[in-house]
Amino acid sequence: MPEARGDIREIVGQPVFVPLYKLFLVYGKIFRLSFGPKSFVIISDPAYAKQILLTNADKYSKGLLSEILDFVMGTGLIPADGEIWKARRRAVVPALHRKYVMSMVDMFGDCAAHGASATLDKYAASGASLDMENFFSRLGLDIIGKAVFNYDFDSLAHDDPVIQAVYTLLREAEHRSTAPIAYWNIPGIEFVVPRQKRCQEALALVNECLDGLIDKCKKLVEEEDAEFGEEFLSERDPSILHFLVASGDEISSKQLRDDLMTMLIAGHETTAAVLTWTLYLLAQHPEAAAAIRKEVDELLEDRKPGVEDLKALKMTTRVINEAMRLYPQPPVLIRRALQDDHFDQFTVPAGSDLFISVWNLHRSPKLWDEPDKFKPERFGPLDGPIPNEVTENFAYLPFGGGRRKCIGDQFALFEAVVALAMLMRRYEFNLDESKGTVGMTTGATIHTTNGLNMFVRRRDLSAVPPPSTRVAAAASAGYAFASVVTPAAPSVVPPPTPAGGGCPFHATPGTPVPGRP
Ligand code: HEM
Repeated sequence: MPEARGDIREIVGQPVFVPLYKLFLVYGKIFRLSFGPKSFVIISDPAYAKQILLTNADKYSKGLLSEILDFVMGTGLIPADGEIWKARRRAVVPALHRKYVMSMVDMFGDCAAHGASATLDKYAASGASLDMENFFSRLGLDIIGKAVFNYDFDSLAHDDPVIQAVYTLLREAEHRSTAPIAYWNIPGIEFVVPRQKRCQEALALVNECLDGLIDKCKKLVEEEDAEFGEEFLSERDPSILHFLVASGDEISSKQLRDDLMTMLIAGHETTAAVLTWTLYLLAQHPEAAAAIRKEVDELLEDRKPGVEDLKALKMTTRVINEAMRLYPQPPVLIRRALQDDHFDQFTVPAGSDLFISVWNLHRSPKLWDEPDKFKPERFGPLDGPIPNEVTENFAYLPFGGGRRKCIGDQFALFEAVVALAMLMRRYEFNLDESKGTVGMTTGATIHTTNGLNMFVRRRDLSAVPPPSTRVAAAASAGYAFASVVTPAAPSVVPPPTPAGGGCPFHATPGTPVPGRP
């Protein structure tokens, strides 16, 4: 197998997937990269990725990832392997069934509307630029908090110790995922290194909050059992936690906590990063931004997208699909070989750590025409299927593939489509170049280096042409609309969600939203 001699200085200080891309162009679709005693096999080929994720999936574990995430996710779905993973996957997947996700679409719209009134309108009025990466991170946290345990962080309007603790844990998980040594295994480190101490305190706070929510939910389910017998889909608490508690599985509170923490982390920063990079791309491609606005103006005007609108928001969806190609979250998938495996003439021995570089697959000049260019039309007619690992034969892995594929893919795509459609309808976004380049850094997802600072302006909707003339304009916009649907419901601006937030077990008065978390 080709051996790439890595100079650690080339990797330190830049997002790891960037040097891996340069090495891929030199060494090809499979190569070994060694740093001192550490060695990784880098995979950048769709057939090999399919073999690891699908056909030979039982020969691989999460390896390094489980070790890194153990402190925060325990035996949650992402780090779990073997029988525990099988049992939890069987239990958790039904909680994200399409029907259930559909019932959340309204909540996505409420959260986006609340973000608009709590934050964007204020920045639009003041004329100051806003870090949209921070905004999307908070929007993602509010949405996932409600979906997973019916808890209103309301991080868009205020801050509290639990929100800060969640961010401390996220940053620690990301730091560990890029650290050259497993410093967290050094005995007693949490007593001497201040960051480790803060991490332990944050973990204790979030765990206590989650335990409180689990207890509250269990009590509610008992009451409902008394009231409704076998019925476990609750109008009082439509969360994933309620589904898991009420579905009657014998499950320990520790396992439930690991599941919740996994979904909180997996479903938060990923979607936030997708929206961040989508908006970044749209700022540089005004023609695509205009095409989304035409679609939204025609279909929704000022109402929240409903379930029935999702299929029709084709251009909005396609732009997000293309943004996920250019900025995959996470950019690298990690596996460990449990047995020897063979890739053409090369053998990967048991015990090897593998990185499937999704970044390389998504930007491979062998797989994509002008791979670095933003071209939403590359996936074919808007009426065609939504691209995924199957339609693109593992050259496109926005949500992974095979049996460890993301369980929140539909949830996340609907969330991103609803949020983007609503924001593009109401606002124009322009980069604040005085804040420097956006830049990329990596943790579990791709972050900006300096924030996505943007000027936010309310759109002048009086200038939007009436529907009849818009259809003709859309046809000449460069992006073809497959169909233009007339709004079925009257235009209604949703009322902002009342401010809530603060863990009920650690309630503190709200404080204004600060800068980057
Ligand atoms: C745009 C947003 C999202 C992206 C890009 C994304 C991406 C991914 C990817 C690539 C994987 C596969 C990881 C691997 O093979 O190693 C994954 C797994 C997973 N995702 Fe997501 N995800 C997103 C949103 C969500 C949401 C909203 C949830 C939960 C509500 C979620 C829960 C999970 C879980 C539990 C797994 C592990 C599944 C398993 O191993 O069985 N994700 N995600």
